[in-house]
Amino acid sequence: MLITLEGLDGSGKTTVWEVLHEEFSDAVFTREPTNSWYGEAVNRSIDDDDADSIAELFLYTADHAAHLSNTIRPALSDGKLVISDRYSDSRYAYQAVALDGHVTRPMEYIIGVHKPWTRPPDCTIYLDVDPETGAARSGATNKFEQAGFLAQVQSNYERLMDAEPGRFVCVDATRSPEAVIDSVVSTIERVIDEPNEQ
Ligand SMILES: Nc1ncnc2c1ncn2[C@@H]1O[C@H](COP(=O)(O)OP(=O)(O)OP(=O)(O)O)[C@@H](O)[C@H]1O
Ligand SMILES: Cc1cn([C@H]2C[C@H](O)[C@@H](COP(=O)(O)O)O2)c(=O)[nH]c1=O
Repeated sequence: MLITLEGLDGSGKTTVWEVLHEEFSDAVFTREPTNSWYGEAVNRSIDDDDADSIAELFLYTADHAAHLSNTIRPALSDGKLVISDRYSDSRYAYQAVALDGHVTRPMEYIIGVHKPWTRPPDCTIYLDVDPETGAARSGATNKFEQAGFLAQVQSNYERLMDAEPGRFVCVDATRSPEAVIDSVVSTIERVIDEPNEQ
């Protein structure tokens, strides 16, 4: 089973993901951008304010393809629970903003690029914070961590949740870290117990 954590920069995904290691010690923990050389290329692009948006989409997408073949599919074949800090929805939400004006209907375009070969998550936990909180918590250190940009990303995540309400679980991440972690842990326990209820 594949569970993904999504949300704006600063929503607390990494904080939760780290605690989940103790709660679900048999799971495979992974993230995008990955730690591979593909992920290093992505991180170079994140730090480049002048990076070409279409080139950046395909760097992220190449990293996702390698992530699937090297980590996700082998772990799922072994029957493992896989928990990923960011996954394909990050592309659908973030690069759809970055590609606005470059291609028509950018979110549909990006989903279309992934659809023939990706492996959709079984459940996606969305950590919900407002863009100002996300930007402030993240430190607003790169081009994505800006409240104006994150407001558009938030709208895209809301579109994705509206389109697939059965896959997403929205958690109020403006609460204390302990309260957020409790909600995420109980969501994962429920999804493991009742996989078809998602
Ligand atoms: N529920 C919370 N309340 C207040 N602060 C929090 C909460 N969760 C995390 N933080 C703090 O917010 C900052 C960002 O958290 P974290 O790195 O987990 O977010 P993230 O979603 O992984 O961000 P990014 O996508 O930018 O990597 C950290 O300083 C963390 O300690
Ligand atoms: C996977 C992915 C990420 N991003 C953005 C979101 C963040 O600003 C950075 C790096 O992610 P992190 O969780 O802060 O380490 O990249 C993106 O725009 N598109 C993606 O597919």
